[in-house]
Amino acid sequence: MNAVPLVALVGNPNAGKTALFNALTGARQKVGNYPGVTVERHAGRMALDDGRPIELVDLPGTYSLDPSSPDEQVTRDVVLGKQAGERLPDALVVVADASNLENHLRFVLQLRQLGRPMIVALNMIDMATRDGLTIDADALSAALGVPVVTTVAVRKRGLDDLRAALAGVLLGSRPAAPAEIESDIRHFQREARRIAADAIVEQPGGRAFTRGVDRVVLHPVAGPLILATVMLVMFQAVYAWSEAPIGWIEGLQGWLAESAAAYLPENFLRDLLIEGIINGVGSVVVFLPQILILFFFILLLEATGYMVRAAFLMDRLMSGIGLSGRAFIPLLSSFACAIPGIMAARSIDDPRERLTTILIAPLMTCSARLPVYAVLIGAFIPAISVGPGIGLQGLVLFGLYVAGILGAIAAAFVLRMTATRGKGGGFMMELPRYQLPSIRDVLIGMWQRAWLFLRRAGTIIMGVTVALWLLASYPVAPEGVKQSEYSIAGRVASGLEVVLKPIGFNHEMSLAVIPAMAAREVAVSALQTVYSIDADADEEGQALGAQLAARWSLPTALAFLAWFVFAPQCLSTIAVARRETNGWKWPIVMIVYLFAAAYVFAGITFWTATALGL
Ligand SMILES: Nc1nc2c(ncn2[C@@H]2O[C@H](COP(=O)(O)OP(=O)(O)OP(=O)(O)O)[C@@H](O)[C@H]2O)c(=O)[nH]1
Ligand SMILES: [Mg+2]
Repeated sequence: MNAVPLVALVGNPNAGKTALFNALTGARQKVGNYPGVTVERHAGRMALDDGRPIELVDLPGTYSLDPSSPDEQVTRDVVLGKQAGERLPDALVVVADASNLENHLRFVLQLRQLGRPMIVALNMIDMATRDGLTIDADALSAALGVPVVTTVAVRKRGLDDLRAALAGVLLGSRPAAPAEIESDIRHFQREARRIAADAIVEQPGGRAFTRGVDRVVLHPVAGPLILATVMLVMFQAVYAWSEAPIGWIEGLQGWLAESAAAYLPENFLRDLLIEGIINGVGSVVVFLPQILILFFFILLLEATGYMVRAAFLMDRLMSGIGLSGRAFIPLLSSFACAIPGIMAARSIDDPRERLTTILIAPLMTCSARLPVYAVLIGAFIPAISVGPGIGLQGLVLFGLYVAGILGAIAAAFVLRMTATRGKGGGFMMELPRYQLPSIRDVLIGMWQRAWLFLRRAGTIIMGVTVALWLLASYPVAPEGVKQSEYSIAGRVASGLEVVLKPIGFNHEMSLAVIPAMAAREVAVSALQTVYSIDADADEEGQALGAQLAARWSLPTALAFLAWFVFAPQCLSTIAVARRETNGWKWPIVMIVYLFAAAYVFAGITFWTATALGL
């Protein structure tokens, strides 16, 4: 064999394929305790014990070779060698959850019919043991006619055996292809039950813990209360825990700006460095602690298995608007960023429901909005307590998230009545066992988010901010004229201001929303940059929040917040929506309805707040 052998990881959702992939290749693909984490193929390199390289592909989980959703289609095509530009895998590693053997065996049996070299990785054997389940792997191997290796992917256990077994099957032993091809799912069901019963040596009640917890967490009254409490705690923590680290970053930023001012000669570069980069980009980076706290919670929810329960609780509510709880997970991941959220919609089988989910995903409050919200809340909402442990700032932040969700519900409702009319699918999702989150995984997840955010700050946010600084600094205004109005950027903003003035936007806001199309956070750095450029000597170095509080009225600030709840201020999201819907039609629908909603709601907010005399 010349080419590097290709091995594919397949199996039911949430079996631990990606965990195994990461353990074998050293990759850091996303792992989570809910079905549908992986929605596209990922390839990596691993080596057998004799050093021979292998190309390993991780695939989306699927229950059978009859795909019902776009992500499952990928798996089927790769396994059957029908994927364009990809070889037929030389061997399959079928990952099965040992504590859910009967269900997972069905797919193993269907795959065995292909007559391809394969091994079964009986994963999560630790969980099976915890449940008091004992499985005879040799008996299972004999019954299936393929090698069976027990593994604990998250603890890297069983990998040596797996590599040895893989070396064996790659050398040529393959399962005897059955005489007749079965396609009746009930046949697999019966076979799976029989083989599982033979292989399981001991099986007590099992899953007692998970069932006990679920009795409370899924309770019709207690369940939603718990969910609301979890969310509230999360938003309180974003404020309560971030104060000190934000102070450190601000301290560092101030020190950098002062040092640059003290040591660099007064020229163009010094202004660019201080006003554009240190203050501009710094005004965004300051929010790193809050973003990390938010992700800490999201990662915990994903890893423990609570996420799917939340989806389950939301299902009834969502079916009212023609979506199932299935859509909840892509929507929840959109809290991080709409891009993975829109991609996660691949796990939804009903095409109309999937499209609806894609179209409303940008309404979920992504982490790029957090800096915008946080700076305005910090400037305009007093940090007072409104109840035991409940601060007003956290409550307002929670309210903005809720506003996005309500907007999404309304949009889904309208879409399901019109453009994507149709019946919603039912909620069919396995409830995974509760797991203790691995601290390492949570830390890696947070590190990845931090890195992603800082990279964004150092590239796109910095690039756009510097470009804006240039456009806002030139041509130099004559004495007595405001630089931010005289400059190129200022003149463009004046044009836009005509449209935005009725909803309470001022000149700086009009100036900030254009570059913020590249990335929402730029709205913050743009405002900071404009104020730095215009600053009098006594305002120089003032924090952005203080400047906003001094210059904007409360209705104006609220209108800006309302705008950011709805406005599709993100080119990458639009690009991904185009890719996922294969055309421009739906992204354009998305842009139009979101901008219209942003305009209308910012206007309503402004006029209501003004009428109330705020
Ligand atoms: N206790 C235990 N947990 C595991 C093991 N392998 C994976 N997990 C956990 O099981 C969950 C699912 O793991 P993933 O690797 O994301 O599963 P997957 O098969 O890739 O799932 P999809 O991508 O959704 O198809 C995660 O919470 C993992 O941490 C294991 O051997 N033991
Ligand atoms: Mg996966």
